[in-house]
Amino acid sequence: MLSRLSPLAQRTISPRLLSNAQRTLVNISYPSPKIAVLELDRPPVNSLSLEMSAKIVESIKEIESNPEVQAMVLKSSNPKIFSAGLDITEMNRPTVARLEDFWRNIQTLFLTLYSTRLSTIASIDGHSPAGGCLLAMSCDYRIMSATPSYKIGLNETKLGIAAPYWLKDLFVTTIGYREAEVGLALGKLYSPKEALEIKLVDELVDSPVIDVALKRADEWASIPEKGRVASKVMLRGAMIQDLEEKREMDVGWFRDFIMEEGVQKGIEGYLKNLSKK
Ligand SMILES: CCCCCC/C=C\CC(=O)SCCNC(=O)CCNC(=O)[C@H](O)C(C)(C)COP(=O)(O)OP(=O)(O)OC[C@H]1O[C@@H](n2cnc3c(N)ncnc32)[C@H](O)[C@@H]1OP(=O)(O)O
Repeated sequence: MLSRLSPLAQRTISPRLLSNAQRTLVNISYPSPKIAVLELDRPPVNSLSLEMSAKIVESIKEIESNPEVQAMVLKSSNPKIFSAGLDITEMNRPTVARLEDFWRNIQTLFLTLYSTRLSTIASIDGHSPAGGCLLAMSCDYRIMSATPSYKIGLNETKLGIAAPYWLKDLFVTTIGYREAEVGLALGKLYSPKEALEIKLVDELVDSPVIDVALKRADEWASIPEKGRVASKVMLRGAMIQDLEEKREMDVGWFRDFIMEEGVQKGIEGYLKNLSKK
């Protein structure tokens, strides 16, 4: 019944999304004065809608505003999904205005997380495809559960879309040119073991990932802030400045790509298959 309605109407009245409207979408806690935990909490799969990405940005800024806090752990409230990436319904027959706004929020999310003065530790206890992998790669350190069925990577081509140039750059920076070239073309999703081999993640753990993530956060938080942030700026500054300068060009590219009829059909088919499973 719901599937007969336009995507916009579905977003407006879906009971699940209605209950999401009442949620905070993210939860912040402080296990110690120097450490914050930002928990993604948008059932069923922590997908990144416009509102979700705006909320994450607002939360990072809130955490940053306390000068005592040095490290932030990014985790999920879902026991088997870190984040399913962008909310695909945002790209399914959208209005141009909403789509452009959505993309500006995704850019801001990347820029905020990638450039924060905080040390950021991704606690990846579950699947982390596409935009989920973007969130993880934007952090300073990635710890993933060793559970073999979990997958992480950039699978955009499988949806008939391409990663934007800055996400491609981030992927190349993280895992190297050749691996990124193959991974992007095939839309490859890696097992945790494969992800560790190519350094997409830094560490695998069997125990609850959050326990190790909090230990690593302690270590990162003990490094004096000035030097740590200066080295982060040296390494990340160029990529941040580049996107800052090209934001509107990138919005135009995204809009034109997504609004193409062939791409819309591909997204529609992908969504139908997801729901059929
Ligand atoms: C110009 C192009 C620019 C491109 C921008 C590039 C950057 C990023 C691109 C993206 O992030 S696109 C999103 C890519 N993500 C995926 O392909 C993941 C799809 N999801 C899954 O594979 C699975 O859902 C899962 C994460 C492995 C979890 O599996 P599980 O069996 O636990 O849950 P499901 O039954 O599959 O899903 C539950 C429910 O959620 C809906 N859903 C899943 N993922 C998304 C999503 N990304 N966006 C919106 N909705 C999603 C799914 O359809 C189910 O809905 P219902 O059937 O219950 O209504």
